[in-house]
Amino acid sequence: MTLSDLFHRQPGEPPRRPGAAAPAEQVALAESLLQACAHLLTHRLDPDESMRWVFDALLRAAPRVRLCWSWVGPPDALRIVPGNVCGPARGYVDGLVLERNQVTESGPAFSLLRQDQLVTHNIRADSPYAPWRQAYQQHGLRSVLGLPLRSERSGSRGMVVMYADQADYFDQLGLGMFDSLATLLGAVVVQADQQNRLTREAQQDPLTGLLNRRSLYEHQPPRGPGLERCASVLLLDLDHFKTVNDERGHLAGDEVLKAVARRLLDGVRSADRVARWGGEEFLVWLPSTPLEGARRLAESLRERIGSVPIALPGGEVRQTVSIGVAEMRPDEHLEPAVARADEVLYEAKRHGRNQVCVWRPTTPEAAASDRPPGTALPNNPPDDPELALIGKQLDGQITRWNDGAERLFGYSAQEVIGRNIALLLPADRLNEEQRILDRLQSGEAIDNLETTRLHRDGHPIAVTLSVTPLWGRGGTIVGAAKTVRRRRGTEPPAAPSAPALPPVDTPPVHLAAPRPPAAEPDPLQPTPPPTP
Ligand SMILES: Nc1nc2c(ncn2[C@@H]2O[C@H](COP(=O)(O)OP(=O)(O)OP(=O)(O)O)[C@@H](O)[C@H]2O)c(=O)[nH]1
Repeated sequence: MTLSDLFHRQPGEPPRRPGAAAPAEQVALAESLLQACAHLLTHRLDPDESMRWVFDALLRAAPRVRLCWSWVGPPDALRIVPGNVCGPARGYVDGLVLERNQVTESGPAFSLLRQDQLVTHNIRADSPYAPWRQAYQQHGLRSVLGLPLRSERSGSRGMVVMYADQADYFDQLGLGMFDSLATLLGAVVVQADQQNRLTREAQQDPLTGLLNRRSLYEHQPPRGPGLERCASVLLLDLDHFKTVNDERGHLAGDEVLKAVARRLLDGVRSADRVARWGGEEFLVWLPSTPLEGARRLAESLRERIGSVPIALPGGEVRQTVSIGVAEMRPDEHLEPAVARADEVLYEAKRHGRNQVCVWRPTTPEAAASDRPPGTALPNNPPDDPELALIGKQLDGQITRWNDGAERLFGYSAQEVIGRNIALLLPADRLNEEQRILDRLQSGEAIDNLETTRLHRDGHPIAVTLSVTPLWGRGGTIVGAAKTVRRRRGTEPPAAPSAPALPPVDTPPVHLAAPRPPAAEPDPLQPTPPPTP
């Protein structure tokens, strides 16, 4: 095939008469468009970027082309607004909106929507351009080429329209290359459709249509000193939702989740973001919202969801929610704020559900250091010679001393990743402590639970733990355990493993030994804290 064939071949037609344009211009245009195509193949540009890339290549190689624009939309569109406008005569389409009417129907844009064939017109002579002839001439436009684009998959139609400052320019250059270009750009449109659909699917929860967890993480705005100062998060969990599933069936449960999602969307501002966080958990991210405003909104959402029953085919359901509220610090991202909201959500559940709990630092020290409550727990070996000796044996590897396994629940999961935690077992609560440790194990929240029991006079007095929560994004360890249990079967992100404890005199007791699956009632519900 010769270069001339390339330009003048029309599918299904014999080769056309070669145009009058200089071969050098044809070569330059062919090279430029081929390079643009190669770029599209090797770079993941979005459709608009792809169009503009091709237009730039075309305008560089063919200076007589003064203007290009494109449009993609439904075949029955009532208006066409030129997009991706490029070229020195772009002023011609500034603010141009083509409404479908008797005059525009016969114009080039709407005729391209009707037919699937490339069109060329000489503006001076051809009648469809009569209404616009003067404007065209003001911008030095003499001929036009319209390329139809079609996305078979979605049924979208589209067009690329180019204008040159010379009559018959495109005919003279030859139409074969432009026909191939139309095919290529049509493929770009198809790809764009597919990409948009995949992006939508990847960002949305299919049941509720809300954002999913990943897309919320991806779309959080940049944080840091001097940027967005006050933002807050609400973590919502439906109360006793299992009962709805058990008594009304899973489909009814799904309808309740959808209704709650709608009520959440109706109750927030357009700048707020609502995501389905997990099974029956939702996250609302509130930009520019300090803690008190977030608490008020949480109360109104709780009211909006719980006060009006949800109508279902088999009879209505009243669904309440518990909500944890936390403010994001200026320099922090979503994750730690969600962990704090999760901590207080757990409190809201413990205190009877259908309520809002707000995370605030619990001690003056914690408030002063602006750290989560767990970090205010004892950090030094107690004043006991034997325990001090243990601490010495362990050569400072114990990073936290706790006065009981129950206190572990106060830690955020992130805090204990890679930590060695020593638990001091109160003699009167040995069994209770053991039970709590068993629960943590059976909830699969903790990896690498190496425990070493320390005895005095034949009685255990302390357990050292090397703890690595599996689910770094959970809030408290219990929250993490609950999350992991819900998602059992999914692969949680790997957490860094904790350094092993050095051996001590007494034989290690591995609580991680195989155990039967957790039995009902919920093995992860912690017992109430010890009475002082
Ligand atoms: N129908 C339906 N149920 C779901 C979906 N995702 C999670 N669930 C259910 O949500 C329920 C969550 O139960 P639990 O974690 O025990 O919590 P709960 O019953 O709401 O109790 P509290 O949170 O303690 O008030 C389980 O029955 C899950 O099967 C879903 O997409 N559709």
